[in-house]
Amino acid sequence: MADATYPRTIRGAQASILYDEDKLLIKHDQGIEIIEDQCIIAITNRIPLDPSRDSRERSILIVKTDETTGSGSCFEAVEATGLPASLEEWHGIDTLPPHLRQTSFQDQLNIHVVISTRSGTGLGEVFFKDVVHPCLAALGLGNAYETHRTKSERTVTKLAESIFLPRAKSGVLQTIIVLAGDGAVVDLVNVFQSGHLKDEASFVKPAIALIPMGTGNALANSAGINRDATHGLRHLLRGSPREIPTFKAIFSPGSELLVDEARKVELLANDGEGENGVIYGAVVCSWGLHASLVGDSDTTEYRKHGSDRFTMAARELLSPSDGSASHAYKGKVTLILDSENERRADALPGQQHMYILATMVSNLEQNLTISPHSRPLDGQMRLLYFGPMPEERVMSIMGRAFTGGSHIKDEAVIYRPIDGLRIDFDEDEAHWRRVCVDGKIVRVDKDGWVEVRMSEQSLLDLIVIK
Ligand SMILES: Nc1ncnc2c1ncn2[C@@H]1O[C@H](COP(=O)(O)OP(=O)(O)OP(=O)(O)O)[C@@H](O)[C@H]1O
Repeated sequence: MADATYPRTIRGAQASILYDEDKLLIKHDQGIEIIEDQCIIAITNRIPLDPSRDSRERSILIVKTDETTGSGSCFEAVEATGLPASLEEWHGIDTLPPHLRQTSFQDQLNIHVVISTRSGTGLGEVFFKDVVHPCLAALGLGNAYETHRTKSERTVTKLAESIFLPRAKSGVLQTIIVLAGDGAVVDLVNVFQSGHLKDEASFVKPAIALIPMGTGNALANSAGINRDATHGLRHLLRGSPREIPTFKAIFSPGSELLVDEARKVELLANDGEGENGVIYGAVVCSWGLHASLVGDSDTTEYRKHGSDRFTMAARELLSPSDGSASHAYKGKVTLILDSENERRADALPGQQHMYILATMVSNLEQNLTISPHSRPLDGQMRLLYFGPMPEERVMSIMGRAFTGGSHIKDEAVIYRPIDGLRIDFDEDEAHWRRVCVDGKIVRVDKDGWVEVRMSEQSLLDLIVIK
């Protein structure tokens, strides 16, 4: 570890170095340089890692803004000596974390990088080239991982079925670095949660490291991964695995998953009991305005607008351009509330609804704090609900959700912990029977239902700083 009495140098030249918690102020011959604290991934022994080097020679690993690269960012390992003790205390690491360390053959560690090529505005590939690979290479891991790129909506599921799940079952430690939004994680969750792993003695949970590249990035934003400017790399180097709590949504027979911008449908996986379909989630299950706007905005055209696509679709739903009124969603919504030895089912009053959302996370987007009481990966499902109301009123409630989460204080909003949710649909038009599970859209059959419950066990971990 560094020694603050050692000569202070940056990139080999003498410098004065001041650290005031939100930035590192460096004065050297060429002038003043500032490294924002939020750009620091970690401080390690000098890169490339070499145990024979003086351990007082350090590298500050940073993600920098760089207009010349495709992603607008680049990685740099800044050589330094004599760094302030407070900076070392905050960011210093002595060794790589276990999930990045090469192990002996018996505990074989597999590191995979999955790049979702259509996430968000499609920056995954360039961000990998500009930042993630250079960072891993600097850590001596340049040849230690396998890279997979998505070619279709099914790629992540296929990878999980053919590589990650079989290896996890045979006891191989795996770290999966995912450059994507919530979609890729949810695909992994679905393969693992339905993998019948209860009796697999040798099963080892893979650890997922998220490099948020999606539109909403709800999981990353809610787990604190996006709080700094290193796009998940700080968590990859300094975090440890924590369970991803998940839920199970069971759908009535005939329910279909909409894919390829709703041009095609797929059958849901069978839940093993009768003809019901099942899909697992880790973020959100919704019906009404939220599900409709996610479904409507999942097109190549809308995706060009980043997260604005959700607001654009919401406006069209609340104030349709054909002049018609916004839709009141018809059905029976029942809250499932478990106590020690009893399962209570409380039907919400009224048959018409607007916003019905069961969430496991605090933030659906970086600034959209839908559930301010949720803590990272706390495993508690919460309901956010309101009934039909005029557009301005909805926009005012959602506006408060975008500015800290005070919308939960609005008298029209129901916000509370729940153990599950059931919806019995009473809609003639299939369009209004769309349910969103973590961004995926399921269309329920006429007179159908969905029931959501917490999963008993979680079979994947997320690498986060606790
Ligand atoms: N090459 C590809 N061809 C077709 N579909 C793809 C391809 N790559 C990824 N996809 C699909 O694109 C979607 C991207 O989802 P992802 O969650 O990663 O990003 P997002 O939807 O922008 O973000 P978020 O879920 O955080 O809002 C997924 O449904 C994924 O299966």
